[in-house]
Amino acid sequence: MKQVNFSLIASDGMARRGRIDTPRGEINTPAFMPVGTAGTVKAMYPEQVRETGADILLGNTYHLMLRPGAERVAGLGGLHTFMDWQRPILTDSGGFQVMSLAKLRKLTEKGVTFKSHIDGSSHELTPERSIEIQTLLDSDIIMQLDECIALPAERKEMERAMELSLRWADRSKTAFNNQANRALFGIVQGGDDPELRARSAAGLQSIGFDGYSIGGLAVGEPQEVMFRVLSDITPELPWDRPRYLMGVGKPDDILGGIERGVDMFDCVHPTRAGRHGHAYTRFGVINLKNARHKDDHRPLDEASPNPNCRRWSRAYLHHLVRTEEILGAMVLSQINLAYYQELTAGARAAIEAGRISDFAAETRAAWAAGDL
Ligand SMILES: CO[C@@H]1O[C@H](CNc2nc3cc4c(=O)[nH]c(N)nc4cc3[nH]2)[C@H]2OC(C)(C)O[C@@H]12
Repeated sequence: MKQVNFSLIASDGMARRGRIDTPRGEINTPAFMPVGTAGTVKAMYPEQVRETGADILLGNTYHLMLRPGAERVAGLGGLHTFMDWQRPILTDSGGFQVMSLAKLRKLTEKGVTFKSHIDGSSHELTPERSIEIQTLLDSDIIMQLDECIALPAERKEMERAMELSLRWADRSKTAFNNQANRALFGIVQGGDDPELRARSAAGLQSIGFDGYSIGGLAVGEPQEVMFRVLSDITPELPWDRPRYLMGVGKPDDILGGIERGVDMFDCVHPTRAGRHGHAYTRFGVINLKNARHKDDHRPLDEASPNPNCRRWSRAYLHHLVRTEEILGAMVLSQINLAYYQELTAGARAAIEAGRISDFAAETRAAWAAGDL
């Protein structure tokens, strides 16, 4: 009996409010999933990540297979025990990071061999090995191995990578062996070509997956290209399975993705931007590195539900950023992750109330009016 199940609670246009029940707890969608690349959401205690409202976080197969190693994590009780996060974890299959981070890599029908960016050691990633690694990590939602190519690309290149990814989808599904306690997602490829995307979506559905990721985006294309691909593809995906847009994004990318039928998002942006002094608020993003803040005694946002937005002056946050104090990275990571959860929680409530378009308009108006 499958122990990971998606329920659609409400919809408003293409936008959906759902819930994924898993053995380690529920995931309310639309969901933003903080990225815990090497088994930690940088600068955050796991309980702080939970307090921001996150139901699920991401672990990164590529990083963890290199260091400390999948078998080692399994020997230590799996990733949840290792990092002491007892709620759901989603892991990527590793292919994307191999192509974007590894040195020297060779792609064949069998899989991809590459040299570690850490110590140059050689590794092979195949659909079968990727499923094995994610199972060793004891991940709750795992990904097929696929080939993600950057945009813009030639159509024949997009077709080749999409067809390889479909063959790897089939091998991933076989290797997954219908494990009941975790979910396996297929990944839609096809670049920015609607016909290739439709073929990928149809091919994945004929294999059958617990959820459908939309890959091959947030790879340098303009936002309108991403939105067009989303508008084309979500109607082709089953309504009773989650859709996960990989690697996205900034708040306006996420809001646009929700309006186009996406249920799950992940991105390094809120934590990475926090470490670089950028704070996300209801009024848009504020660069606290800027000297204009050095005498500003106002809090970041005195009406925010997040105490960290009310507690300190902008001058102090500016000081922490300028001096590269560790507390700066901690506070701004928490502020940004909490804002992303505020945004998705607001969207869930708006969809339930049938007012997602009003919510989107109000949210965009506040971003535009920002008196930052
Ligand atoms: C905009 O931030 C940079 O871009 C990456 C996020 N954009 C992204 N698009 C993705 C596509 C896929 C895919 O097609 N397949 C699989 N399996 N996983 C994927 C993961 C993805 N993530 C971040 O990743 C790094 C940290 C490399 O830079 C960030």
